[in-house]
Amino acid sequence: MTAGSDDRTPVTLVSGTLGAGKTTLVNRVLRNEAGYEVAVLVNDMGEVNVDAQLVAGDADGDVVDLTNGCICCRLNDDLADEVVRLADDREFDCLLVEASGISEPYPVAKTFLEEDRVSDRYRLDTLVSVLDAYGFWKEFDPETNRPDASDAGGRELAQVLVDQVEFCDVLLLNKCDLVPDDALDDVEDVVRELQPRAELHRTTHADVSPETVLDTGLFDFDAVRRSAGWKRHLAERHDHADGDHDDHTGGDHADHDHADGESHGVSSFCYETTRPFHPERFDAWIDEWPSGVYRAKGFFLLATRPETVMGLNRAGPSVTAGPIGEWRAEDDPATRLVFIGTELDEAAIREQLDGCLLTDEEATEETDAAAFSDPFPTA
Ligand SMILES: Nc1nc2c(ncn2[C@@H]2O[C@H](COP(=O)(O)OP(=O)(O)OP(=O)(O)O)[C@@H](O)[C@H]2O)c(=O)[nH]1
Repeated sequence: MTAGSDDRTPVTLVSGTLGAGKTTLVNRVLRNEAGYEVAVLVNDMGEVNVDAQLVAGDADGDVVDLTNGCICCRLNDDLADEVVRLADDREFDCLLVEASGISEPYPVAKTFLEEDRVSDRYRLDTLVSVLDAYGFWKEFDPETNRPDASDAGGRELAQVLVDQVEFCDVLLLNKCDLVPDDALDDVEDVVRELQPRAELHRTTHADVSPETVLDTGLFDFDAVRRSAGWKRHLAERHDHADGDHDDHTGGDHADHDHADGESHGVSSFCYETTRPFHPERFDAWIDEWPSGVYRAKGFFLLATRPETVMGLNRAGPSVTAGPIGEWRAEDDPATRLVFIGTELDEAAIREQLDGCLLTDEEATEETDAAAFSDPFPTA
């Protein structure tokens, strides 16, 4: 391993805004481990961790998921338990942790640095931040040199984004295919102001080699300690040390202890059903799209394609919906869609989606799937 005689397992922490391309990066690394045996821990804030299901190596038991919360807040203790259990149970060369899109990197890193039972086994090696260059380009407000954020949830998310950029060793400027070159130069200039030290790569579908993010030896705790973000984080911890919120991290991070299903002003819910969607009604609903939903992802059943796993993936302004595989005999076919946003009207969205399902009449056995026209793409 890179760090001299240190035989602890190197850890790569992948952060990045919602939909920036973290799962894409994790899948890329798992598909080409370049001789490394990699274990993956995936955190998602929805009650169903569709990210874990979307990560390639799941079938081999490579992937551990931490669900329904954000590892920087309510799942911090679980993170420590899980990584210790992993190290006791399995042999692997590197641990890759995919944080949820709303996780602050500092508290997650702190678990690896300061919890003895964790730091005995692991060494924080590389902090990777995946930045959605397209979203950044669209949202950035050059007047304030901060991402545009007019509401409270937006401000919190904007701070998380700045933290993710400031606190990294490797920065992937991802989704470059969606941004013109001159605008990319502007984005890179701004990012460089926030983050002069990190290795920066312009990527499309996170196309870097595993060596770029695994066992690099790039993490530099002294540089981190000097950073404004780390100091602010410590100051916040101090402010809340005798806090009125009794969160399980012992006062740390108390302002981010959340009401059920809400983190950093962002809420989520999962829509689940075994009744298939009517293709035209669901397609029209995707075109309309409810306000307040920033991120949506998961699988759905379509009346016309009972054998097919249909995927929905929406990140900011871009959406894809189409076939991603076939249901296997051991699967439990169902629609599982996670919605994430700052002002979600969950009841209204559930009602709209219910209205897109086949009615009892449409679902009768006599109904022939071929009777529906299907505007979704094939393969
Ligand atoms: N055009 C384009 N799309 C991309 C690129 N990278 C990822 N995507 C797509 O963006 C969507 C979100 O990618 P993910 O890898 O799931 O993003 P994520 O950061 O894991 O998302 P969360 O875990 O929900 O925060 C998917 O539909 C990807 O296929 C890219 O470079 N260009």
